[in-house]
Amino acid sequence: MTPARVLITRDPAAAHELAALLRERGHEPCASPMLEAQLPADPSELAGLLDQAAHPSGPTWLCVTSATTVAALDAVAQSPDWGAQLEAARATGLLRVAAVGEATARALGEYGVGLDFVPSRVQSAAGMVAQWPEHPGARSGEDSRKAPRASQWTGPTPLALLPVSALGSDTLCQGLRELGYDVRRVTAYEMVPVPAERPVRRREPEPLAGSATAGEQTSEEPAAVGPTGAESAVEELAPEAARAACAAGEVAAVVVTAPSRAAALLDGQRPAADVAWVAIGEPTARALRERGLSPVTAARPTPRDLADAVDAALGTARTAGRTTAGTDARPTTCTDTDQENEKMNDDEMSYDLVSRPRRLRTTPAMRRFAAETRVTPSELILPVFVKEGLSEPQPLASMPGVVQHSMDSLKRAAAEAVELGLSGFMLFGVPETRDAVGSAALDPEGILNRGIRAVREEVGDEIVVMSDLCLDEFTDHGHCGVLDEQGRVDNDRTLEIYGRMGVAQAQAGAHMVAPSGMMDGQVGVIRAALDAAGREDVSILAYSAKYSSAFYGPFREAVDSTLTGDRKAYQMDPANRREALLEMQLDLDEGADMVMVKPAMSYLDILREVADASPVPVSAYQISGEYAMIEAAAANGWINRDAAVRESVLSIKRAGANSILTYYATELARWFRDENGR
Ligand SMILES: NCc1[nH]cc(CCC(=O)O)c1CC(=O)O
Repeated sequence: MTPARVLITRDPAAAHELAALLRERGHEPCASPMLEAQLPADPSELAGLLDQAAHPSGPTWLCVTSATTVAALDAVAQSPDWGAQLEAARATGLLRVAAVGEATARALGEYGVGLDFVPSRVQSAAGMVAQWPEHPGARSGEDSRKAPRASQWTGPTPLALLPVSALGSDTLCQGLRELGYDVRRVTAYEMVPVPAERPVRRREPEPLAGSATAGEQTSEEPAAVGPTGAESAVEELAPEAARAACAAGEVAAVVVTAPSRAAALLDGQRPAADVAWVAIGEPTARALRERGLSPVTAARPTPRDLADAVDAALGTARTAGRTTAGTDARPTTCTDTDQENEKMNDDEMSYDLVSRPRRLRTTPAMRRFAAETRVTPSELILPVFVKEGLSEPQPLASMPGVVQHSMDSLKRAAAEAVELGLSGFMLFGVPETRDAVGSAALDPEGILNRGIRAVREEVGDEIVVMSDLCLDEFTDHGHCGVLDEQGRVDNDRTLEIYGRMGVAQAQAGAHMVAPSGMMDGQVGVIRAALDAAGREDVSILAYSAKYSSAFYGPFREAVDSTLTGDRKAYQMDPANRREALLEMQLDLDEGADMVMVKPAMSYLDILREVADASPVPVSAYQISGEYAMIEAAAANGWINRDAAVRESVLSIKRAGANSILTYYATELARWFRDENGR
């Protein structure tokens, strides 16, 4: 069999590693870069940026995203010593230098420039942002959540200098702005068809991640090592020869390494039908599809994955070529085995599937149409903390974006909840002083009762005002009930206090009280106390299946909890399922108007069972630890925050919740409103 000729749209030096692999697999590689880097017509701006880095007037980062950028800096530098000058600036502590990956770092190293940051996980613009070593704080008007460490930054606004390719994606620029930098972005070079008028430098390794490829490659590759022996040299095609080879079908396959190179190779001509196409990543694949081709996309932009994709594409091309009989211009030797393969492939291609569920997943509109579950603001309840003695809301370190409210900010939050159409507002009080029996819980002037009153005055009956009915925020030992002589939580003495607490909350204005202490008989005792006080109108949301969970951690900070030990003697064991149904039944028998499962995410199975069995509406509580996990992972760049927030709440609804308590309630309601407004 004659070896298949494979064209790589790269400089031969950069294509070296892939070429060697292709040769190993019996192919014959050739290379043509099609594009090369060209300096800007007016290099003074780039030279100025380099000067600014060498003489920083305040904290400054120089962020370099390709080895080509380093070559461009070298080309425009006023002094050959520019590397040493940057090093001198670094020594003052004002300048720091970041590189997107190892190859860029090496290129800087050749000029003697040391590095302060190279992302270790994903070597791309997004990877840099995700692991960026400092967060100076978002500037006013921007979402402070995106800069969780904002309060720790005190100095002047630091500067980030970004010499980038003309087509470079905005990811780094945007990301650094959100972290709080003043970003100065200057074009270092542009990619133009070979030969460039003002080449940065011939024979440079491929520009790398986040540079000329417009978001194409997602990871930096090691710089190619140039070939040494003649036998390993990669044949280079001039751009016109490469275009002609594609048009005439003189190559069996083409590996395209950037959308711009696809354009340079293909625009203005039709490639032969039997050429197989390989794309380095999705943007390049899209560029090829737009030109009527069906590329195989490499799993990752590495030489090995590209070589695998070439093999896959050649296999596909052979089959496709023969199935459209007569159009295959290439001579093929057809053995019996080949015919067998062909038959198998034919069968595969004509699977007669009656059901293709993917049909309902084709477009956003189709998916919206087919969605079984939706969440609306009227299903969301916002839990809020009000703390005695605060004049300003106070952020919570373990729940970025959530605060302990002052009385004023509490009222504003309540008004916002009304405006956004939430169904309820669940209040927790954080008192200044605590005692053994939680007296402040019964005091009409206690912080929780005052908060309820203030919120009721603000919102009237526009949303349901709910209050946490539990003693843990009010006792000096932090347990949900009072203790007996042996230090155990005394169920029945606690019930008596709960009854009075329910009445105090009803008199303060709560529409609904939510006993969360998991004392036996609590719903019945509270119902009786409310009725005896003439408050048959006040309803009870029972925390029926409340588990003893490690995920309450951040809540303890939110209520300044004093608890030592745990609540395993009253909250449910995470191992149990039947018990949840028993607790629900007892609460229903005692007069619960609604029941709740808590936490949500680790107990979606329980939620489903309770939802299936309950004759009354079911709530679920996405608790503090569930919130904190999403925030922490998102802050590290490990998950997409907004998508994770949506998915988490949607799953709770899907599992059967009629309403959801979540610290994301206002934010979600705002998203829904904006989306419906469109
Ligand atoms: N008053 C008890 C109570 N009510 C709500 C929560 C937890 C809420 C959360 O973690 O978000 C707790 C804490 C606990 O049981 O330890």
